Amino acid sequence: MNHKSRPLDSLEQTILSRKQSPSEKSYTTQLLTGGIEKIGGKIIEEAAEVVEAAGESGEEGRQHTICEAGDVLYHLLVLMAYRGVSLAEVEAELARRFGVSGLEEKASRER
Ligand SMILES: N=c1c2ncn([C@@H]3O[C@H](COP(=O)(O)OP(=O)(O)OP(=O)(O)O)[C@@H](O)[C@H]3O)c2ncn1[C@@H]1O[C@H](COP(=O)(O)O)[C@@H](O)[C@H]1O
Repeated sequence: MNHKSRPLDSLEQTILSRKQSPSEKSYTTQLLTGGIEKIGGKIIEEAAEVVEAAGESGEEGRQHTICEAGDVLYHLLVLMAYRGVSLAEVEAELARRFGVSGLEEKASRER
């Protein structure tokens, strides 16, 4: 697959290959070895960093937000791979929500 057209798919494949064939020199392998505690800790840390970056002003803050959002997405994909959840399954869940207002969905849960 062309990594330029679907980078998230390529990244998912790379992470899955690390899961199948762990490598000593791989950060992904380190995360997977650390399990939910290690991966989850990084997601929480990166989530705080992207929120902080989004509050920074100007183009520099915007670029910083792009970098931190990339970190969040990468670590989330590692957590998903750890739990055996595919990107396609999450995309299907998002597709299922198309056309359903977030507020309506919340209200239906509270009924
Ligand atoms: N996209 C990423 C990616 N984004 C972020 N990171 C790493 O995520 C970490 C971000 O955390 P921090 O900024 O807190 O850095 P840190 O202080 O070094 O991290 P800690 O010591 O706190 O764990 C850094 O080490 C980044 O290198 C990533 N590491 C890997 N990838 C992709 O995964 C592929 C495989 O990587 P390896 O598994 O390492 O071979 C790479 O080729 C990339 O495509």
